[in-house]
Formats: sequence, structure tokens, C-alpha cells
Amino acid sequence: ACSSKYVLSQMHPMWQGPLAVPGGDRQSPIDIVVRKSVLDTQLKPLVTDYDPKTCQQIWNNGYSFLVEYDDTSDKSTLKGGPLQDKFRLCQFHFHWGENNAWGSEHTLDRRLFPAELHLVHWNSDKYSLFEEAVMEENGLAVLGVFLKVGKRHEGLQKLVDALPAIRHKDSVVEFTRFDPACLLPTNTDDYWTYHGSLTTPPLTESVSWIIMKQHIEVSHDQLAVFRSLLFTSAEEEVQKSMVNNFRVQQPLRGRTVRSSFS
Ligand SMILES: NS(=O)(=O)c1ccc(C(=O)NCc2ccc(F)cc2)cc1
Ligand SMILES: [Zn+2]
Repeated sequence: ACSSKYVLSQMHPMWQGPLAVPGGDRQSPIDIVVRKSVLDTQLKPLVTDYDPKTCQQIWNNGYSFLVEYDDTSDKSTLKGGPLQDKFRLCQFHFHWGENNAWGSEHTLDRRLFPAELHLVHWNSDKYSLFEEAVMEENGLAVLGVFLKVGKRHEGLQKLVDALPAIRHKDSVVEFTRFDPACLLPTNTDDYWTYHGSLTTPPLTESVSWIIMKQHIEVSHDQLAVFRSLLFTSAEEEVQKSMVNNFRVQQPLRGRTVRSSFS
């Protein structure tokens, strides 16, 4: 899948560094100023077509935990919305805080959410590998969904139950038949979209971001299990809780955020 070669050597938990990015004028995440977003009537509804049989494994990469999908064929795809091409799902992961006050990467009018889901896809109409697409302007599409604390999310529980097995960095377990569509809000027609970057190194500016207006709810206890994960591997003497794995917000640099709704 797309991120098994996830290189984290240059990254540590509190990585928020001023890592210079060549011509970094479309970095992510950003604050979405709702009243400054521009309605684009050309934006289509999103079309997701995910096959749970392509789910392969769940692992702790030392920054978040990733659920990885077999992206060797167009079995789990995203199209429509702002996208001209078909994009293949390769993984999804989350960002969260040490408490429920913060944790998301994007914000809505500066409003922070306790966590944010990212479903990562790459343009399989134009490229043949994630690693290729990640270097290209139109290479990636990431669906962002805000999480709020409330009722227990039944679909998420299967994933939460697998986390204790991957507490430490670089631990992997088999994880199959998980339909990521269960993590999407009921309304996927209302979203904001803008051109940005990966929010972790190499920060490449190859992402069409699609941020859902409607959040999903997870329980306090489910989020607490996210926080029981560790940044550190089993060998390290000092264990560090995997929390606050989000990047600080980046300047808009004149970009326009479009909305699919008014
Ligand atoms: N938070 S986010 O959704 O913006 C995000 C999504 C994917 C990746 C990733 O795959 N990195 C590893 C990577 C990057 C480039 C490569 F060429 C190979 C692996 C990083 C951040
Ligand atoms: Zn992410």
C-alpha cells in the first residue's frame, strides 16, 4: 500500500518545525474562514466507492496509526467533487489532541475539533504509484472529516479494538473487511475544497483537500484509546503518549477556499 515506506526519521512527535519547503505557498492545514469561502456551482457531489475487501492492515508509524488498503487496482476509489480524475484510496489515519479541546489540523473560523480523519487517495488516472503521484500538483486527494465527542461510533469500534495491539511505533496487525465509508458523515455533498500539501514531511504541495462540513461523533472513551497509543517503539526506555500529532496552521497565501454549498 501507499505508506509502508513511511519515512519518519526526520520527524518526531512534536514535529512542527520551520522545515523549509521550496516555494511553500500552498501549505496545509489552514483555518477555513467560512464567510470568505466562495460558492462554486461547478463542484459536483463526491462519489466514493470503497471495497472493504481491500483493507489490509493497521499500523503505528510513530506519528499516527494508519489503516492501509490494497491500492494495486481501482477497487476503492474517490471521484467527483472538485476532482477531474479517479483517485485510489491508499490509507486513512487521524490526528488528535491530548484532550478534547484541540487536535484537528484544519479549523472552521478558528474552531478546533478534538480530532480529524484523513482519507488519502492518489490519482490513478494519471499515475501508477502513490510515490509518483505524491510529487505532482494533481497527484493526491485527501478527504478530511472532523470528529466531535458525543455518542459512541459503532463503526469505529472495530478499529478502536485493534489499537492495543499496535501500541508501539512500527507495530502492525492484520486488519480486514473494514469499510471506511462508515466513517463518513451522512451528508457528503457539503464540503470546502482548496489546494494544499501533506501536513507531515515531505509536505509536498500535491493535495486537493476536501473538508466535510458535517462532522462525525465518537465517544470520549473511543478517543481515549487513540491517546493510549505511543510515539515510541517497544525498545525505547521513555514511552511517549501519541497525542497532539497535528501540524500548526499555515498561511493562506492568497488561496481561495471554495464551497460546494451556500
Ligand atoms: N496528514 S496528510 O493527510 O496530509 C498525509 C498523508 C499521507 C502522507 C504520507 O503518505 N507520507 C509518507 C510518504 C510521503 C511521500 C512519499 F513519496 C512516500 C511516503 C503524509 C501526510
Ligand atoms: Zn493527516
